[in-house]
Amino acid sequence: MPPSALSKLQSAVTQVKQVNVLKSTQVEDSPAIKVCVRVRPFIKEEVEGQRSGGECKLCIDMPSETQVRILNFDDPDDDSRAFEFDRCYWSHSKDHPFFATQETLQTELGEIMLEHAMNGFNNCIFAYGQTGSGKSYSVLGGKDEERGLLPRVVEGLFDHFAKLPQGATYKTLVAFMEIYNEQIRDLLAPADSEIKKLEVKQHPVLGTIIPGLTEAAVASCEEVLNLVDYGTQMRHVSATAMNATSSRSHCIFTFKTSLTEPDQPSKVSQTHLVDLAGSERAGRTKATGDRLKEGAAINQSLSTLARVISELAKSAKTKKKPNPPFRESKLTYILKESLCGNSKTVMMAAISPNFTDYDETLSTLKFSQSVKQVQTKAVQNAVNMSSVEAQLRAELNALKSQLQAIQARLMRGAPKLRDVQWTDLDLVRLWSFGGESFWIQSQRWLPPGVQMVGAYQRAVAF
Ligand SMILES: Nc1ncnc2c1ncn2[C@@H]1O[C@H](COP(=O)(O)OP(=O)(O)OP(=O)(O)O)[C@@H](O)[C@H]1O
Repeated sequence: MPPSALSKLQSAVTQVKQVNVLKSTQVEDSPAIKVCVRVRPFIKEEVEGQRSGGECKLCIDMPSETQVRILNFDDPDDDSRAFEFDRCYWSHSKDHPFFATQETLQTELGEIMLEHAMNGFNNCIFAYGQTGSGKSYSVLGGKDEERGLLPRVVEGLFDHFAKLPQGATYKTLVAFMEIYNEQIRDLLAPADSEIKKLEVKQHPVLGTIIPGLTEAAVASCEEVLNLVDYGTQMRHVSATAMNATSSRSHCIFTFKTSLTEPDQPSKVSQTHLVDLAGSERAGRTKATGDRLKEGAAINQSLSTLARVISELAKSAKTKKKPNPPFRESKLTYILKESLCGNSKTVMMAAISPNFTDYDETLSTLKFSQSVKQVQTKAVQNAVNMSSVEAQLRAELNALKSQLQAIQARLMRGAPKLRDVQWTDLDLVRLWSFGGESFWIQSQRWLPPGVQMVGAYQRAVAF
């Protein structure tokens, strides 16, 4: 088939697919990414001296709920290490006036994310910090009262659904993946299934997509939590000198909701909860072999994240169009929308309380400062189904006429096509793009002896 005709047909088919996508409405003012900091307690390994060379001394101070300082022991009045954030959580000791539990995080962050999701806004929360600083604890947590944001948000989601008025309908899809050594792994794939090579793609309308990633339709909190347990067991975790159960991958849990209440536009949203792998220095983790290779991949993607943030922060100041290197790592490519697009995003910076981690804490807090300057463009994804249906019908009719016009033009040029050398693949394309009636008509001008069925079999076998 002549390439120009083929590309027109392809673009017509693509357009038909695209009109099925629901467009966003109502743009919000560009909100900055919200940045929170959380300081964890001393852990057993620190107290017992197995981590950080056996020294244990508190070097963090939280003068208010929005300020954090790293103490300079040589000069207690030095204020140059003081930082201001949207919220600071003290989880180091219970006797502190700003002591924050897992429940506090749910009330202040989780509930707001749920409210956004119910109102059709995309959300993202990502936990950042050095290895062993408390990222997984904040996102996934432990049992009962130690449950982290993820299980609490999922519980809250189904609580919201249970309170919906009569006649309201909802759908939820969940996905769970990790990025390990720069490869995306589907954490919900059956354990014995063939490992699929997953790639991130940019769709002109859908934005970031990962074809082939499992998206499980779920109907209850219990179902989701079972999937999370399953996925967590599939994740790469190892012991390092800095953390007995160190996550060796970035892990992204996503839920998509679609909510329709009677006589109201439908609201669709996507929420990411991200537990990043720890930023680390090979020397301190005493990594060798596979651990060292993992560490290099983690550092490479985190340094790309830092460059993306620095570029976005710079452009927020200069108002120049940014050119961040999103494609240089899977992590930044997947989180592109959350970092500068349609999303309300929160960063949770996890820090260690110990003075032996001073350098890493300082670098986490400096990085967090730059994230604070980055703005996203959150948009309410509210859709009026009846007007969308009318719009889809009109667009479909327009595309049908375009297709007929292309077919007619091709028919007029048919005699010339007798001289074309048809490959099996051309014939299969002709079949799939032109449709059956077009194929039957085109038999008249194809060279004698061309057999569609044979061509199809050969192309597939090939
Ligand atoms: N707020 C907290 N309260 C009690 N324990 C905590 C808290 N935060 C972290 N911990 C404990 O500190 C240890 C390290 O935390 P965690 O595994 O969450 O670190 P991480 O930053 O995810 O590390 P990595 O990057 O290596 O995976 C764990 O034993 C965890 O239970």
